[in-house]
Amino acid sequence: MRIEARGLTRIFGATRAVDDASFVIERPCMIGIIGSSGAGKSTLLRMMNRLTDASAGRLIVDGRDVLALRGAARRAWQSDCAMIFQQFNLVPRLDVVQNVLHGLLNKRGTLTALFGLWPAADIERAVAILDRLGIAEQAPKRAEALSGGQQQRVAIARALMQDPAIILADEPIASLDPMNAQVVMDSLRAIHDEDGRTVIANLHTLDTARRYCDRIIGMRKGRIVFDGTPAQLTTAAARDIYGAGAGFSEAATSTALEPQHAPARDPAYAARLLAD
Ligand SMILES: Nc1ncnc2c1ncn2[C@@H]1O[C@H](COP(=O)(O)OP(=O)(O)OP(=O)(O)O)[C@@H](O)[C@H]1O
Repeated sequence: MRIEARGLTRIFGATRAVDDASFVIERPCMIGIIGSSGAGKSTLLRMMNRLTDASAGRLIVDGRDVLALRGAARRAWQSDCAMIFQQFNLVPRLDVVQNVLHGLLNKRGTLTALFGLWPAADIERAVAILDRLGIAEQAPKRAEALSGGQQQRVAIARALMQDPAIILADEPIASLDPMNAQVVMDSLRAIHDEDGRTVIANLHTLDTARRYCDRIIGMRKGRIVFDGTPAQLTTAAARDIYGAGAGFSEAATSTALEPQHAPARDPAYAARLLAD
């Protein structure tokens, strides 16, 4: 899948939340989007997923502009481009399996969900995905009874249920303690490594992006001001992204996660992914 953003722009009143963002993703990879609060990271992901309309620009995926899709075609794109959120967005009183099955709402319809009439094969798949994420034993529990890290894994399972080519993660670990944050980032990395899905994650901390991502996009005031490999992200480039002074230190944006999946730290792998 080739993804090309051309001049993506979103204006809210006097604010250019995203301003003329362009990039190309030639092949599956894991991308971290970094930048200060208000830089436009969420708006960029929400435009890609069609949760927010663009004011200008195009998003060309395999030759068609997905920003122009309407109705069923738009919903199909949203299935192919699953989104996970900082606050998990689960239905708290429903059990974990039902929440995961909700990933199929677009395909099976609301009546199926309302009456819990899911085909056995769907339920088996949901449990298998939970098992892969290490939380199958939580399947019968209400979502609200789970820890934050477990809830985020349920949200990832719901996304995987859609069998998406792309997973967009909007601050997936911002509400989690370091241990749970690591489990969630490891899961996202494994989904890229093992399934070949593209993962694009907005990340608050620079070191997480460095450790887990093949490519980093830096945003400042709506504009993309950096796009390269972790190795290319020098302290000067990071300072520019965060608009920080000479006293800027990477430790200030650190969460000190130790990933289980290491390929993101192989600079040759990252460079190959970016080569045309
Ligand atoms: N629905 C909206 N209405 C008005 N302004 C908005 C809206 N959504 C975002 N903005 C503005 O657009 C700018 C970019 O916001 P956005 O949430 O995309 O940034 P962000 O980098 O994701 O920040 P954070 O890390 O705090 O989530 C901000 O100035 C924000 O106030």
